[in-house]
Amino acid sequence: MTLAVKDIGFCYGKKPVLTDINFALDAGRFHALLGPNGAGKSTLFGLLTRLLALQQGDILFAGQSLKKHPTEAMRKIGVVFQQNALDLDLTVRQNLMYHSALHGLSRKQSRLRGDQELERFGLLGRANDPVRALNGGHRRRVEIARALLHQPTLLLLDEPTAGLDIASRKALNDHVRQLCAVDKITVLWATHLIEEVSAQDRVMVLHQGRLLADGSGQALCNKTGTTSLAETFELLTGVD
Ligand SMILES: Nc1ncnc2c1ncn2[C@@H]1O[C@H](COP(=O)(O)OP(=O)(O)OP(=O)(O)O)[C@@H](O)[C@H]1O
Repeated sequence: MTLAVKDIGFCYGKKPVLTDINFALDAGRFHALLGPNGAGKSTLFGLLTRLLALQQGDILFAGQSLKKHPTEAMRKIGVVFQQNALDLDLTVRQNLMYHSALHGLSRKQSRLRGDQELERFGLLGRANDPVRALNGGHRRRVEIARALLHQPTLLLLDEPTAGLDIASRKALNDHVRQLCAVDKITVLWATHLIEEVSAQDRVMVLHQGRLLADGSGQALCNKTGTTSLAETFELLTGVD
């Protein structure tokens, strides 16, 4: 078992933005949290990462309440937020080493883990370059590498391809799918872009704060009698 969300509800002031959200992720699978702008994806991520305080319901990680055992749970979770958060003037390696140090790794371990992740993302050759010299797609790869330094079993990504061109978006999506396939990392990928989702993924459609559908992409098409996920999404949300 990985992450389970139970009866989550959330309001900003009096405005409800999440209502009755329930799901449990499958270990080692790619999950797409698919929803148009304003659906509530970032708010849900805020709750999963404890940036926002739970108002209603609970979040369980490996069966334990995030409210009661936050430290252990957060150790197993890696996060990539929507906004780029690397220091542009530090080198790629310095960014990673600083983050490893925050996780309590020694200098030697930090360098080792950073280089292992950079190699995985094809960026070891850029380790000594300032982040400013990298293109947007490579910066996002470094952010994912950074999120993996402490070897989490669950990776949360909130619209990680925002601002990237089509080729970079696809490359990043492919890289993260590799993490699932090879390393069995559980992934929750929030997006409003249907082309980032495949029929084999578990797809959770969020619209106006409610989970409208949850199942494999193929199963959702079958259930709604459509021939593509794009059609399913349009049918469910009215957004094309
Ligand atoms: N701090 C806030 N205060 C008040 N309302 C907010 C706040 N943050 C988000 N909202 C509102 O909550 C709703 C959900 O926003 P949220 O950012 O979670 O959606 P999203 O699916 O991540 O959309 P996007 O892809 O545009 O970021 C929206 O109507 C948004 O305007």
